[in-house]
Amino acid sequence: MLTIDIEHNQGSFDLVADFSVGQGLTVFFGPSGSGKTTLINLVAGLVRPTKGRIVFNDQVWSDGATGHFVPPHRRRIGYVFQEGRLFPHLTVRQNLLYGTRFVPAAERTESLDRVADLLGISRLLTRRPSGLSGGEKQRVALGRALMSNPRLLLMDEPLSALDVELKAAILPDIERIRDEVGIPILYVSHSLEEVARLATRVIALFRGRATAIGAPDEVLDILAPGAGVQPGNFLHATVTDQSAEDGITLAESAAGPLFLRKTDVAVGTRIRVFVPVSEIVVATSLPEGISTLNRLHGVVIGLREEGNSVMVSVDCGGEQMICEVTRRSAKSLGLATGSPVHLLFKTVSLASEAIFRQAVR
Ligand SMILES: Nc1ncnc2c1ncn2[C@@H]1O[C@H](COP(=O)(O)OP(=O)(O)OP(=O)(O)O)[C@@H](O)[C@H]1O
Repeated sequence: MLTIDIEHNQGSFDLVADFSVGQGLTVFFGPSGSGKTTLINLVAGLVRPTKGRIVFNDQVWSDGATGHFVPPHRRRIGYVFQEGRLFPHLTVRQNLLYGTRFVPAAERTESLDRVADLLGISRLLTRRPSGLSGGEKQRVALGRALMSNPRLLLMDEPLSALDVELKAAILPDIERIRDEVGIPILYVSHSLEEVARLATRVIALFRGRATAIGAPDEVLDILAPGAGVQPGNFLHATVTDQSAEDGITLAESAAGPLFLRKTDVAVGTRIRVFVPVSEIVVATSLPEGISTLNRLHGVVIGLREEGNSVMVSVDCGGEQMICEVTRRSAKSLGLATGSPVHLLFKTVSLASEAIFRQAVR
């Protein structure tokens, strides 16, 4: 458990944070300049907080009142930056082994073979960083962090320098680290897709304040208006079938069946799917002859005007969905609390790479 209760001042920027996080992957999410990297650096010990305490598993890392401060290399933290920052003159094997330098021999439980295997980099061990792709470099950086037997892993926008394909290839590695290595991960991102796919919990930062902490669905609901975040709904479901012929993954949610683009998620896996508000069509009767596969049935439980739009809350078998329609549509459909409605959204409008997959134990 990591407990942070600090105030930190740097120039004209003040950061105030007071929260605790445990196992799983915690995303620090917020706009540029909100203090995400500062917070990570405070945890890493690269920056000393002006006031307050940082405590990890009963070990005080930093205490402004007493001046007690554990230096970064004694915190046993793995740190992965935006660009790998590998040593160019060392091979991949040597870069990985470099991670072990502050770990006492008796405490080295991580083996090079296991880490290389986990990240699929065994065939790269004799290569030097200059001959690696961006994604491979990031995998080696992840491996080096793991080789330090970290008690906590910090990742500062580790995927932001990668293109879409490389990103998609490395996301499963991060999932495996989250689920198999079992150490808490603090992860900085402003990508909603990464939050949707990876986050166990989210801490929202805004102008140096941690404004919300919780599961992504709770936090992003609070954040959506005005935070530059695409508002949307998280639907929880279980994968029930894979149709190779139709190129579709089927899942069952409390709101009804979901049709997703074909993914590699195993049948039986619990998933969380992000459905952007802008992708949902509200209908009072089911239209005939249209291609839209996802058709949830629900009842309007609330309407809220927002500019020229009306945000419609719909209860679909216990899953609450928010949809956005124009004031004109809300009027012409006669939407009111209690109205039965159908919510339609296309399979192709759901980003399959942003689906959170719960670890199967
Ligand atoms: N060493 C420093 N001295 C003074 N101000 C700083 C220093 N480092 C960062 N800042 C300021 O602190 C604020 C928070 O910066 P930080 O890098 O933590 O934000 P961030 O949320 O990580 O942003 P981004 O997403 O752009 O990386 C910014 O206003 C930044 O200009």
